Amino acid sequence: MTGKTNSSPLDKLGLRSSLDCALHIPIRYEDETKLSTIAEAIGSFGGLTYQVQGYVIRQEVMFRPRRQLLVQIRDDDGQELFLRWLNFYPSQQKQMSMGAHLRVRGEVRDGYYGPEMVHPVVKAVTPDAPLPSTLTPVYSTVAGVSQTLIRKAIAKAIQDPGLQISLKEFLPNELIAKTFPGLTIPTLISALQTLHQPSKSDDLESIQNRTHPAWRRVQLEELLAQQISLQQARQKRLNRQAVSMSPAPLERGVLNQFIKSLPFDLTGAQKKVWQEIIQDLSRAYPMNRLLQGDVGSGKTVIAALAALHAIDHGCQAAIMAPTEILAEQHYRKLKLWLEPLGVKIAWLTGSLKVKEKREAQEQISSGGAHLVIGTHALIQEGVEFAKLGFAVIDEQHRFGVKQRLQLQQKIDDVEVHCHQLMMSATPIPRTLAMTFYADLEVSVIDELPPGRSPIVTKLVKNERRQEVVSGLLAELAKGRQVYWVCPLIEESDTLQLKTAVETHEALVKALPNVKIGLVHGRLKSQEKNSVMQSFVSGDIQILVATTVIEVGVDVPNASLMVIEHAERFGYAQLHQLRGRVGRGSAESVCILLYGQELSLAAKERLQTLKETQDGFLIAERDLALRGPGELLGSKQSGDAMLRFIDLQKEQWLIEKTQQLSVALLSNYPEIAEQHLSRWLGSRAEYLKA
Ligand SMILES: Nc1ncnc2c1ncn2[C@@H]1O[C@H](COP(=O)(O)OP(=O)(O)OP(=O)(O)O)[C@@H](O)[C@H]1O
Repeated sequence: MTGKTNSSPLDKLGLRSSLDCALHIPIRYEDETKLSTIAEAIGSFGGLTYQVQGYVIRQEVMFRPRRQLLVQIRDDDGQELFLRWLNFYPSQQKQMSMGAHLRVRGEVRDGYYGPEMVHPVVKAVTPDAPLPSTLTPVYSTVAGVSQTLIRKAIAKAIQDPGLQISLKEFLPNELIAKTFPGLTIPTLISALQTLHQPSKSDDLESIQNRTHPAWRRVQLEELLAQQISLQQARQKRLNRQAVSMSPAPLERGVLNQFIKSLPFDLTGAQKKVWQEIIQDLSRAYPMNRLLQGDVGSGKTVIAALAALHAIDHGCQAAIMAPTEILAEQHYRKLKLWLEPLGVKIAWLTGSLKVKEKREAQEQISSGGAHLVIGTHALIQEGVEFAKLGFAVIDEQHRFGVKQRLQLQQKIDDVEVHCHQLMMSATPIPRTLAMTFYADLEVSVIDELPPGRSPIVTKLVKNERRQEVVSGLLAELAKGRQVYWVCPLIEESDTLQLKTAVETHEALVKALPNVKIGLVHGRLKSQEKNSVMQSFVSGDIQILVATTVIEVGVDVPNASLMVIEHAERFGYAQLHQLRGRVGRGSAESVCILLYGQELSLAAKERLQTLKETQDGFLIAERDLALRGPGELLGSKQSGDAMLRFIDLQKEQWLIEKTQQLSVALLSNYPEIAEQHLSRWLGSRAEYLKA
């Protein structure tokens, strides 16, 4: 790794080494390579920036209409220009004293005194001071770190001989030529030099829009590091030993018994996915599979089948969900399905009393519990499984970075490894699957159970909410149930809670004969469970809820959902929320109530939701709009590894880089290693989350 820059203000920007500096790529450039005459600058008046020079012939502090500094310069042609500052320091007055020679950059406009530049950039230089030969970079920065400081530090860093050595070309020429036939791929150091200091002849447009070969190299570099690390992780897994599945202690044929006991037949997609999983479970190395399926596609039954298979083969199974409501749902469902088959299920969440927790832990460590369901309490200290063979991580991207690291640690710490199944109801666009999820096997349930009618989505202005309230009665009269989702209030649980309570009160008042429940995150888990249970059993007809019901809640009799201030929710959230209805055979409706002023983006979002129920399409839109962070669930993790690439635009580069990393790992493994450690440097922890 390259040396420290010793420049503490830069720490504020996270620039600790020469490589960090070199990778802090400008956000734009200024052209100081040209000098114009004052006459040319005055002649244009077109909002363009000009650089001119001349001697100060007047300097005055004016007091009307307010205090300001007025300076006048004259160039060699005798043309004059005013410079004006509304705020100024004594040091500026000194710099621009009478007779000083100034080089100034700014826009010329028609001012009170004549043509003027307001707040131009000024340098005191001799008339023949050379002009820079390269464009001037402008960097993103923070308070206390000036452009001058950062420019100097970065210019020094990219000339640093240590950096030049450490960035020498690793990649074999013939491999690059074979992967990118006919394309120019500059070396990394020259690419960085171009990006920091493009020359006049470089194509500025392609640098700005990131299609220049220099950008291609930087993007290739980061993608390659990511692909190598993912493939290494995969290789490491294939070399690991999986828990062996011994023959059954439960009654044989228990799987068939379970399938027969279900009130439905598995869909073709469920059967296909089940086959993929069962093959994985018989392998000597641990499974790491992502099960994707749109909302309501029937993932839970697959998790139950796989858990039962593991249990049937002498192992324990675990299901971990990111929220207590979701975990509780799984618990109830699996209890219903599996307990009649002799499966003993333990329940473990953070909110259990100490004694209950201890009991659960005891059942888990003694092997008394075959299946454990809970929240991240499952991976906390004190939980020792007797023989964990299979674990489901539901909605993995909703767990925090810390919990994901903890889980990884648990997985790494053991000698024999359990099979893992991640489940996600958020479809993952192809580009994301190829990058962040490339170390996983992926199964997709691409078919909904039969008999589902599409959800009709309606956009309704908030002013017409009274009509919506009246409409609820018609739905309730049919024996159906309703969700009423309260608006999302960014950063404020308390406000969200307040609106939920108020909405609940208003509905109770408006509909006195209807049983209306309220659920939100602040309720104690017992209260939460009891409200949810009353809704599941039909005792509650309308459930007023905050976003706690976003994932996983499954009440097929609910056929109407009202989402207030729908414009405040993102694509994925709306899709997930809406997925709580349309889970039975009844026709379902989702009403998106919206406030007065809709931004263009919000309008487009609601319109898309109205027009499609296709989770993949919605996820693609989400990715285009917000980048991968939202879909991956954590800004700090994988997202940070891909800073330079726009996954939407660069799919071709992802494919090429994947080929390149496979070739490197099989033919030049030591180069692959060098590349990875050079790129990651001190950021290696990103890989683990
Ligand atoms: N093959 C099937 N035929 C009919 N109904 C099914 C089938 N598979 C599952 N179901 C039912 O469909 C509903 C949705 O299933 P499940 O809760 O497993 O969906 P999911 O994929 O987990 O959805 P979400 O991510 O939205 O929670 C449940 O009521 C479940 O019992």
